[in-house]
Amino acid sequence: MVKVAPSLLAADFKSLADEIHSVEGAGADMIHVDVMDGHFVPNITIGPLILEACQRSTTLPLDVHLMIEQPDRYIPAFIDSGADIVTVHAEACPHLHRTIHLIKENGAQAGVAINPHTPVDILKHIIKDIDLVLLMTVNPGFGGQSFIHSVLEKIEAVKVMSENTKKDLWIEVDGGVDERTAPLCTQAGANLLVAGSYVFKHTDRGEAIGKLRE
Ligand SMILES: O=C(CO)[C@@H](O)[C@H](O)COP(=O)(O)O
Ligand SMILES: [Co+2]
Repeated sequence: MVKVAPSLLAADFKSLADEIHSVEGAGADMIHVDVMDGHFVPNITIGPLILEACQRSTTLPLDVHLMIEQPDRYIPAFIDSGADIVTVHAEACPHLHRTIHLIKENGAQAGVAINPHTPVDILKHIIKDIDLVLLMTVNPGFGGQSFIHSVLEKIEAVKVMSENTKKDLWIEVDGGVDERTAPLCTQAGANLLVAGSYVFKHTDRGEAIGKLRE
């Protein structure tokens, strides 16, 4: 069953609670929260304070995507503020095994994200320890970018790795996901779709989420 996680980056932050209620009512399975630090990526977004306000606005799981350097410094704070899944970038973690176990020790599910150019081989010795692989289908930092089709073969490769080692793995795709690219991702093996612009800019958010899930 494919799940859909709308990315708050495309929401109207003036009315964040209303935006969260809107996608919750429209059938979202999780809320995807993009955390950016102005170092790992050029943009700056959300900290634990805003995450905590999101948690008070929904009963859906919060899927927190950390696009930050030295994430170990902030992982406990994000989990205290309501993160159910914490995903770190392999490119930002020299001690990835330690970081993953820090997430788990603090009581959240652990994910590893990789950029479009990063080979999936980097996951080989960590896949058994994690709950989720996030394949970036755009370069991280901004919403509203075009889907990078060359990532499809990486989704297929992670699906094979999952079948061989970790059958209940979330295979999440993030960036440029819409009604045209979602079927390509799910056919390749993705089971969790992040969509920001497509869901939040759609006139009927329920229809948008339904089309992605199809
Ligand atoms: O992590 C990111 C961007 O770095 C994503 O979560 C985007 O927020 C997805 O936005 P769309 O491409 O769907 O508009
Ligand atoms: Co994201």
